[in-house]
Amino acid sequence: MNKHTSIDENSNSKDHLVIGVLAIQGGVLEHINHIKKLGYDAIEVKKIEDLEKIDGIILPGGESTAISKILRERNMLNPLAEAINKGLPAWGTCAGMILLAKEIEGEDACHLGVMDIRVKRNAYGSQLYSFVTLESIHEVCNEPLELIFIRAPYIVEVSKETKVIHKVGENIVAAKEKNILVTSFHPELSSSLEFHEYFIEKFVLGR
Ligand SMILES: NC(=O)CC[C@H](N)C(=O)O
Repeated sequence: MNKHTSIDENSNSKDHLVIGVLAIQGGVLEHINHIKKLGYDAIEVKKIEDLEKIDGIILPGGESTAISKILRERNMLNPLAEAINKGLPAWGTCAGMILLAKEIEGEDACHLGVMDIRVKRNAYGSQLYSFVTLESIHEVCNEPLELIFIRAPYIVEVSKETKVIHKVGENIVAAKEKNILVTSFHPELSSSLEFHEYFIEKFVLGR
């Protein structure tokens, strides 16, 4: 990635980092606002060329099948998978986690297929089963965090490469593998910026 050559020297965003948020559907603005509140630059990623401008990408929640369909129509599915395979830091929240997974329970095909996990979609049932819970995730911060689940998936199987970051009950709801972070829940919908800071510090700056 050589986007640093085009960055304005006078830009006052921290470390000249640009975080892309896949802007096809779902919670795009909420992620952008969280990143900006931390003092970093955030842009919407809508086409292949946008991938050249970013240091990391967030795949937001929404409807994974719809997002995947549009990615394919825009010929972005393979270039995005390739960029992530080559090391672009990526964080998938909810539908974003489904897009990144190599296996989806009960379905034949995956979407980007870049993270060695098996996920179960709508694992908690219908919309009625959306819920919020307060949990401590020591890897991320010392204070308890509000975890917001909306028609959420969870991870049913991980590989040796995957590190489980958090479980709610028996279910894996946050994990990482190389340059990829996934969460079943929506940190962009809570007022805390901790998860966004964690992604930037550990995955984007720390790579
Ligand atoms: N909040 C969400 O992102 C829901 C994900 C959605 N249920 C899906 O299967 O894609």
